[in-house]
Order: sequence, then C-alpha cells, then structure tokens
Amino acid sequence: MAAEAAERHLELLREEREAELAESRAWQESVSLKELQRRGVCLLKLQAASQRTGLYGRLLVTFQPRKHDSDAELPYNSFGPGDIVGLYDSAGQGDLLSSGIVTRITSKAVTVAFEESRDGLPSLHQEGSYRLLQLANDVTYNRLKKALNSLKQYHGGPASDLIDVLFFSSDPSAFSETKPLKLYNDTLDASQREAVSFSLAQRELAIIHGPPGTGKTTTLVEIILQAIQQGLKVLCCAPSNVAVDNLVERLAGHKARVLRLGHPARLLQPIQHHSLDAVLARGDSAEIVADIRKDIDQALAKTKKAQDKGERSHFLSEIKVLRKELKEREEAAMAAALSHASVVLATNTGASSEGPLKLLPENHFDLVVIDECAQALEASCWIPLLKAPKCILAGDHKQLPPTIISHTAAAKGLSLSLMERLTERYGEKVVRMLTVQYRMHQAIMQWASMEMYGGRLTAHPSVAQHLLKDLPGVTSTEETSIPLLLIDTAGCGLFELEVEDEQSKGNPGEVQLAGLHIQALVEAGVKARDIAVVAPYNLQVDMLREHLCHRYPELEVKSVDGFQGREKEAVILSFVRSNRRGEVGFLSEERRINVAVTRARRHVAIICDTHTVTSQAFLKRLVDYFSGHGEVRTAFEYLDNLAPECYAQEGRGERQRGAKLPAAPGPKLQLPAGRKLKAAAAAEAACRKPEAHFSPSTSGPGSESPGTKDGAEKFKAVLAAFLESDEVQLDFPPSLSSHDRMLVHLTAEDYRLQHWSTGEGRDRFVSVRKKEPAEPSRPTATLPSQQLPIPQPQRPSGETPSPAEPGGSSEGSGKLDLKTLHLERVRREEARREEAAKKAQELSTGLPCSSRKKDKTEAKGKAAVKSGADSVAEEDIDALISAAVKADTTCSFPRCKASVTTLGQLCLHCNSRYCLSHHIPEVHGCGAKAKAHARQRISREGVLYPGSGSKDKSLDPARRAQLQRRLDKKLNELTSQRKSKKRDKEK
Ligand SMILES: Nc1ncnc2c1ncn2[C@@H]1O[C@H](COP(=O)(O)OP(=O)(O)OP(=O)(O)O)[C@@H](O)[C@H]1O
Ligand SMILES: [Zn+2]
Ligand SMILES: [Zn+2]
Repeated sequence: MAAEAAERHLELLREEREAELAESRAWQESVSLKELQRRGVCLLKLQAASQRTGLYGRLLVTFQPRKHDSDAELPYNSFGPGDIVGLYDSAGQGDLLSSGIVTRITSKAVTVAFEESRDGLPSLHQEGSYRLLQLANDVTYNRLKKALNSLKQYHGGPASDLIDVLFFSSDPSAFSETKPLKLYNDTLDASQREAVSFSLAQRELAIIHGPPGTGKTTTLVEIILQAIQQGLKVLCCAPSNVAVDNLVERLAGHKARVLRLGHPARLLQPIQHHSLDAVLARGDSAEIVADIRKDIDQALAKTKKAQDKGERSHFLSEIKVLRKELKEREEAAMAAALSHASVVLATNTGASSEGPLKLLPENHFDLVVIDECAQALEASCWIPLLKAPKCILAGDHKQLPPTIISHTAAAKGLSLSLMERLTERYGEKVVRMLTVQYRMHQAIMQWASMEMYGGRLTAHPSVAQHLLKDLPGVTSTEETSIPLLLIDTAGCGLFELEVEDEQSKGNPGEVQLAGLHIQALVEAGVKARDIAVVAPYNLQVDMLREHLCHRYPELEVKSVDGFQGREKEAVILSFVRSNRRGEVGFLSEERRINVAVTRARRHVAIICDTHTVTSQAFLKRLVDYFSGHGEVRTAFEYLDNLAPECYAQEGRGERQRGAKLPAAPGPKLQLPAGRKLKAAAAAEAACRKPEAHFSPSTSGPGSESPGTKDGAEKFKAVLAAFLESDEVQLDFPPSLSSHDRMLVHLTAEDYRLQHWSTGEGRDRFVSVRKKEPAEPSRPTATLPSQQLPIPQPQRPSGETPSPAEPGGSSEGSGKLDLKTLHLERVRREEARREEAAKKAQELSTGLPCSSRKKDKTEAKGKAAVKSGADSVAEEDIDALISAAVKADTTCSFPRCKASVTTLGQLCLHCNSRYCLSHHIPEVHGCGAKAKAHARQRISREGVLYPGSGSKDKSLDPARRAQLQRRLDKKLNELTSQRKSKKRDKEK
C-alpha cells in the first residue's frame, strides 16, 4: 500500500521536477553569461580574496571583483544569504568546480560556504578568475526522492504502525488511560483544550484543523510543552523557514530546550541563537574544535608556500588527518547537543537524514509535529514522518495548497496535501477543529465560516465588533466604521488589460480605486503599515506597487499567495478581472479567495467588477454577502472624471459608437437587492420633477436604491423634453452626484447631444447642448426610443478603456501623487517650449521662409518633433510649437492621444510617459524587458509562484534608485540646457 503510493508519488515528483527545470532552462540557457550578469544571477570575473575554515569545517571563501584597485564594487545582483551557487573556472572549459551557499554579501564582496570541501577545493589560487552562478536547487528534490524511496522500502522502523494508519491499512487508535492535564497556558478556549487533550491521547495520529486566526500555533505550543513534560522527544517541522522560526520563538519563550537545524545564513537573527551552530559554538568542545580549525588554516597556508611536490603532499595529508579529527569531534558535539534538546526544529526537508539527524539513534524521537501541513507536499512530510511512531499535523486545508508548477502533476494528485487526504478519509476520528477566532470582525469571519468551515466559527468577544475607528489615532469616518466595503466597477469601463498570459492580468482602474480608498483610510488616521493591498495577479501587484509604494512606503502590497499566514487591520482586495466574457481565472479557486478575505482584522474592501465575477457561483455568493452585510459603492463615486470625460470627447464618441457591440447584454448597473447607493437615490430624487429643479443628492441618506435604471429612464425623459424645447443649453445643478452626472453623460451621448462637466469637487456640474445644425449628425429621427439599452461607457474587449481626458477641471478627484514625475514633466515641457520658441526665432531671423505645409498638424506630436527637427524650415511654425507642447502631454503609445498631464505613468524600461491604458510594459512593447526583470526575481527566490508576486519585496531598491538616477540626470540636463540657452540670449 505504502510502497505503491510512494511509487506513484515519485512519478509525479519527477514530472514536477521536469517542469521546473524546463522552465528555468528556458530562460537561463538561452542567454549569454553577460546577460545573466545583467539580470543579476551571475557574477563574472571574480577572484578568491580570502579563505578560512568556518563553523563545522565549511570552507568560507570570499570573492571580489578581479580588479586591481581593491575598492571595486560588485555589479548589481540578486545574490543573497542562503542562495545556492555554482563556482566555475572562468578560464579553460569553465567547468563547475563546486557548489556552495552564500553566507554574506556586501557591495564589494560575496562569501560562499562550500559544504563538500573536506578534501579541499582544487585549490583556489589568488590569480585565478572565477564566476558564480545561482543554481536551481536540486537538494530539495533529491531529499524528497530519498524520503519516498525509504518509505517504499520501510521495514521495522519506529514509524511502521504510523505508516499503516496513514495508508489506511489499520485504524487510528488512542491510548487507554490519560492523565488530566495541567495547562501551561490557561487562557486556552474550549476548542483549543479539546485539541490539546485529544492530540496527546491519540496513539498514532491527530490532526488539528486551525482556520484563520484560531490560535493554531498557540495550541501546538501547548501540545509540545505537554509532550516535553511527559518526557517525550519531539521533532517539530513545517514547510517554510518562517513557520519553523515562529515555533522556535514561541517555544523558547517557554524555556523549552529547543534546537534549530538549518544553515545559519537562512535563519532569522533572533533564532540564530538556537541554531545548532550557535549551540556548538557555546559548547565544551568549541575550543578544541577552534584549535583544530586554526591548524587546518595554517597547514593550508603552508601548502601554498610549499616548494616542492613532496612538501605539498605532506601538508595535504596533514590537513586530511586534521579534517577527520575535526569531523569526529564536531559530530560528537552535535550528537550531544541534539540528544540534549527536548525539541528539535527544522523545515521538512531540513529534517533529512543527510543532515545532522543521522547522528541520532533511529528511535530517538517519540513524536513528530508538522505545522502548516496543508501547505506542504506530502513527500516533504515523509522526511520527518519516518522518524517517529506518532504524528500531530496542524494546518488548514481550506487555504492554499503547495505551489505546483506542472499542471498535470497537480491534477494527478501532487497538490493534495497529506492533511487533506487524511481528513477526507478519517474526519472526526482524527481531526479536531479550532472554532474560536481571534482576528476578524464578526462580519468578516461570518462569510468564511459559512462558506469554508461549516458555519462553526465564532468570533472571540475581544475582536467580534472591532473596527478601524477603535484603533488609537483613528477618527470615525464612513470608511473606518464599516467592516465590509464593496467598490463595484461594473459598467464603469474599467476593464482588465488584454494580456494573453494568465499570470499577468492587470487592471489600472482598480489600481486607482485602491489608491483613493487608501487615501481615505490614511486621512482618517489609519497607519499605512496597518493596511495591505492584495491582488491575485503578479502584474496587478506590480502596478499597485508602482502606483502606491512611493506614497505609502509602509503599505504592504502582496499577492494572495504571498500573504497567506499574515494579517492586517485593513485589507484591500483588487480582484482585477473585468471582461465581457465573465472569465475569472485564478479567482475561481475558492481557497485563494478565502485566504484573501481572512487576512483582514477590522476592515476588508473588495474592488471588483461584480458583473464579471458573479458569473461564478462562489464569487456571486461573496458579492451577495458583501451587498447584504456591508456597504456597496460604485466606482463612479470615486472616479468623477473617468468614463464621462471619455464620452464627452468629440470624434472619439463616434469611433466608439461604430465599434459598440450590438445591444450586448453588457453590464446594466443592476444592483443586488439591499444595496445602498446614494447616487441612485439622488437620480430618483432628481427626476421626480424632471421639468424643474433637482433636489440635492445629500438628502435622504442611506435610502435604499430602486435600481439605477429608473434614474436613467428619468434623465432620458428630461433630455427628451429638452430636445423638444427651444432651449439650446441645459445646465444640471451641482447637487447631482458623480453617478448622476455619468448617467446624464451617457444619456446625452445617446441623444447625440454635446455634454461636458465643469467646475471642481462639489461645484462640479454637467451641461448638455444641442449640436450645431451645420454638423452632419444623424437626423433627430434616430432619437433612441425608451427601449434602447443604456449605453455603457465600455469598449468591446480588445480595446482598453481610455483614461480621463483631463479638461480644465480634471485635478478635482484624481489626486494622484506623482509629484516628482509631475515636476519632471513640467520642467521638460518648459524646456521644450523654450526649444521650440528658439527654433521659431532662428527661423524668423535667419532662414528663408519656404512654403507652408498645413497637413502635418495632425501628426502625432512626438513624431512631428523628431522628424521635424531636421526639416524644420518646411514646417508650419505654429504647428511645430503646438506639437512640441503637445508631445509631452500625450501618451507615447502610437496613435494614442490620451493626455498624460495628470494621469500619466512613466515606464521605467523605455522612460516614456504613457496613459493609464498603455503604461503597462506588456502593452506598449517593453514586455520583454519587464519579463526579464520579473524573471530575475523568480530566479532569486528559486520558485515560480503562479498568481503571486515576489514573496517579499515591497520595493525593489535597485529599481527605485535607477528611476531616481534617471530623473536626476534628466533634470540636470534640462537645467544645463536652460542655463546655456540663457547664456546664448545674454550674448
Ligand atoms: N485562547 C486564546 N485567548 C486569547 N487569544 C488567543 C488565544 N489563542 C490564540 N490567541 C491569539 O490569536 C492570535 C493568533 O494565534 P496564533 O499565533 O496561535 O495563530 P495561528 O492560528 O497559528 O495563526 P494563523 O491563523 O494565521 O495560522 C494571537 O494573537 C494569539 O495571541
Ligand atoms: Zn516602456
Ligand atoms: Zn495611451
């Protein structure tokens, strides 16, 4: 049974490994070494500056750039402590000499610990030239394989009975007698206590199911302390270093004798104290060991100076003897330290028998505990599981499973965790669920509880009603006194970007909305560090960071996957997907949404297109829950200028009209029942007396919406009446909400009326005007009937939404903090204007005036300026000047005329400004560069996280610095240009 399963698992692992390798090969092998260095995964032309023997006989070599001045800096790179690197000889064949682990990296040097160095690296000489390359880590794969092979052949070891239970060939059982417990932590709730006593009473297997915030770690710590109290030896593991370190910290706090395995370079600072290396360094044999190391180093030095071969080999054999002694002494010391500890902690793969644990007798451990078990590959659990007769697994299989690259391997069961497999089979027989949660406001919890946890969760009174406004320094506002907020973009034309790659989906409109909501929270006193923005897609995470992080450095922007296990006071979720096809991709993974929502303690805001996402039943229930229990706002309430302004543009409206889908069953602004929508109420009020005055939208607070359609119908009536009348222009009062104004814009467009908004903020109002008769517009006979669908400010898929076309009043609600960029742009603009003026001057004074060409005025500003510079004499001067001015205010994307005055974004790859629809590198042609950048991060972390950003890099400092440098350079250029011009004038 076990053997079969192990064999099948091995097969799937092979498949996964192949997928992983294929992926890293695909990009690593097709590029040159220089390119690899540019991407930061390779360091060329290094010299071995110094060598010494470090802890546990590791050879530590420090490499520096091979330059003659010792001050040379390493090129930009993504090397970090814990990375596995290959050492290559630059000369000759460039063979792999050895592999090691980076222990330290500074701007000038990188230090690598070579593990298999006992017989000496083929002597690195000072003169040699070497290179380091980050390696795909096959250590993990080999250990998984080894564990499964041991499982296949397992015979008579301590885990024999446990294996039978885990493969269902015998039933789990309990100890007959159990003593009453005296708890270390007497604040445990009933479900936690039950989990503790149940786990201790089980003979082979217990599972603790800990939904978000239910104190799973707190419970595990109590269990481990009780086990120690009973004299048991515990091996405690988790799939990630972070989870293990968390346990080390909590256990050490209870004065348990803990020992943490793992390369010290990979451990958090406060945990290093508990590492095996640190314990050894404090031990009795530490001095002797240090002496031996010194002897080895001396012998090594002598070898180098050795005159002849005989002398050399003498020293080498001496070193061999010394190393053997060092190894024996160290192993004895390690074995002593390991058996002295009550709890040994390691990652699942760190518990491999290839490591220090091989020094312990086979039946040393009585209990294996695995935390975050639902996030681990089953194979990785088998590494520790084979070492004890009993296991306690903890986790939550309703959150995300381990990341698998190969889709087929995942589908065939590789992503099914051991915890889930056992829970499905045994249920109550082995599982105890924690049911009191200590994180979320009741309203946030309730949805997850019903959807994922059988309605069994309750909120502890200490958190059940807590809101953002209860935090110190936070004032009570609309935003800070609600736990649930849904910002709906349905019908607002805020489509996702059309990118083929499933992993890179982005939605610029949602980025903006997130920014505005954060602003509202921060203005109410919520600290940026208490807020997280979470999105399911890499691209969106990048866009959010680009847009928000410079303004809120402490804000955390993460992928859902990257935020698992964490919490924040306020969480803003950007669901990204918005398309006519109702495609939701990653979002359909219920566990991902569960993780996303349950990170929030006091407030969760979902930004999504309800029309798109409700095509999926699970997401529809989520939207319905938020509609029924929280506040709903439409994106129109935030983005005053967006859609209507697009429509107001002459010409563009025509283009759109032509391309519009024939009466598509597009989003109709239908609102779920019970939705509070101020705008709709106002629209209704506004149209109660269509012929006369509009009542202000602020009356009737919180009135329930009758649905927006009615409002639109009534605006139609108003406009129809206006058309019949002799009036030329109709101004609507400023009391209309942004949503009302949008309805007016839409309806006016449909009636072929001119329409625009004027004024700022509260004074903003919308006007409509009959078109000039001269215009060959369609005759009034085509006036839409009442039955015509309300036109949506949407484009058919394929065309991305256009951003605001800022008129004189556009600064009103955008409030984007692009101050630096703005400043740069303004100066650039100024310089260009001066340049153009200068050219004009030159022309009018020096050069003969040739025939004027008017037809080029339509040409795109940038192109006109560039090509125009050469043949400037032929150009119409006015056109040239206006083109030069326009060049910097319009999007750099070919044929796009959108303004970038307030909403533009600078692309870091090509250093051009684009509108919000085109600033994504993939969209305007910098995709390859952006990908290379992303790849760099992937290689840095060694794993590809589908649908997730890099694990923890809220801001890439290198990238920021690069941007800063470019800005500075540009500004300097401009300043000196201006100076020299001034001088010219003065002459
Ligand atoms: N019985 C309890 N009484 C009061 N607070 C508790 C209790 N149990 C847990 N908590 C609190 O709940 C929070 C979460 O506990 P813990 O760190 O054990 O989380 P966890 O369940 O492991 O986390 P996650 O849900 O993210 O996996 C902590 O702040 C902890 O102090
Ligand atoms: Zn670009
Ligand atoms: Zn554009």
